[in-house]
Amino acid sequence: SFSLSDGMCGLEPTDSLQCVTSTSSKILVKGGTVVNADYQQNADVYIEDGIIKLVAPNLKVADDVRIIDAAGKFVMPGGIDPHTHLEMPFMGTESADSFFTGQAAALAGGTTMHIDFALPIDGDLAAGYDIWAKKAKKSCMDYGFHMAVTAWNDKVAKDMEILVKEKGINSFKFFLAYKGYFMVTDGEFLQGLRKCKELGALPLVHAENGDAVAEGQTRIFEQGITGPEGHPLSRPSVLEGEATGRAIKLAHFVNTPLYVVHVMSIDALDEISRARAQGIRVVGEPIASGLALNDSVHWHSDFQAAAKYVMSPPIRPAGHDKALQAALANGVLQLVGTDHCPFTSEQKAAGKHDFRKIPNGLNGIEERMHLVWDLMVNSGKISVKDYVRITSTACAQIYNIYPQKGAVLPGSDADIIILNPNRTTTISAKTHHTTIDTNVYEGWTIKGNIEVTISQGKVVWDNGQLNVEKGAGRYIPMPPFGPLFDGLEKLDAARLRSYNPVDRTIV
Ligand SMILES: C[C@@H](CNC(N)=O)C(=O)O
Ligand SMILES: [Zn+2]
Ligand SMILES: [Zn+2]
Ligand SMILES: [Zn+2]
Repeated sequence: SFSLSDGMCGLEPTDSLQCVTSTSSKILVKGGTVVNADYQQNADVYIEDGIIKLVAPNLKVADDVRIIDAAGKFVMPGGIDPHTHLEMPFMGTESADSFFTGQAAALAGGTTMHIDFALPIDGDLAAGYDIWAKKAKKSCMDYGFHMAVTAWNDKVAKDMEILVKEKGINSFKFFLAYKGYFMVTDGEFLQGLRKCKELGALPLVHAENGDAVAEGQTRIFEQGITGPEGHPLSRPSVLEGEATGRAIKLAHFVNTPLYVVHVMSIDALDEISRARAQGIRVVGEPIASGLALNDSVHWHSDFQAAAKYVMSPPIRPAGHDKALQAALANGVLQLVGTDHCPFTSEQKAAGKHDFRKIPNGLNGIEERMHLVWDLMVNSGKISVKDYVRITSTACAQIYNIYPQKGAVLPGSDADIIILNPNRTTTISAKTHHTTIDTNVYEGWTIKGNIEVTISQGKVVWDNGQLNVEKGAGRYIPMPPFGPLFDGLEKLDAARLRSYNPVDRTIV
């Protein structure tokens, strides 16, 4: 307990300094600018047993506390990545990062929690959950699961109920693309939406028209375009816009909120913007690659150099990236993911003579926090508080784990990053921790460097040194939403609430 009357540090209770008695090795992050989504202050952060205990100026601590000097730096909630695929079996192979390697890379890049997509095994959700739980045993970082729904029957409905009520899952992803793999029909999607509403779970959608994509792929390939450039040509943004609009309308018909994953285009963004203007509850998640890159990369003469960018929906022509950044700045889009689903050059070579066989997916889990800082804060588009909101707090609120996650507040998990705005970061496959030989952000230099990452109250990244422990990662159950989906309501309320520095509560 913390009291000013303990006399341990010889300070009178009236002193402006706060005194903390400490009996074991703890951490004090000193002298930084602490930034939450709705409040910024110069303060110290005291951490004990993995939990943030105090956020206040001028804390004095006993001498067995580790002090980290954060003067001139930003002290923020660790990033939360809402969209990853570790160890994911896909297109005849498996994404190259394990739960351990992908999470180590994330910690090195300032992300301290991710939500991975558990996939059903032959349509069996319960079996899929068990497989993912096993994969995650090697975790070194906290994580949650979404569950994908790739078919519909009574067992799927039953399993969804069990996963929500007993396994800490509160979101389900429906693919309107990947015909013959994951794609569900509109009828199945409707059933899923209705079940999500009944359970208080958030439906997520991969919005591309899968029938049209299949037709486009055949047509482009048969015209003799077999290289990576065939990928974006075969699934233009109009197909993403069509499916996004359709998904929003079906969710509105069921009257349930909808979360659109990897929003990659103006076409999709316009559908989301129009729906939100009508008061329909839609969340839009752009990802690092859609914000940072344009589709010229697919025309690179070297197959490997082009194939590393192949993901779905495709990276779009220049202009879409800027529109996505603007929408993120003005609140039409709410948070940033990565869709981290990396494949090595060898794996990508499966599509050497047929772009339809290039495993879809690219890296991002390690780069997101630096890229968003560069694209959105350094450019002046958003404030540091907004940066915290879109990289961490909004995700925690949408998935109903705020303020355990997504805040530097007394009582929150001690997942914290220290960013030095005056140091640069250069991204390269030569230095990254992701286990693939390429990096889609190769050579990108950013003004700003996340020097320290604290996860579960331990320093796991310290100026270039990773110090992670396999098995230390925890599964974070995500509770279902009340009938009003209060998780989404909190998102807006948080922008209005003020932080009371005196008794350190959010009023
Ligand atoms: C299959 C998975 C990752 N791959 C991708 N987005 O290209 C997804 O569609 O989100
Ligand atoms: Zn004292
Ligand atoms: Zn997807
Ligand atoms: Zn994905």
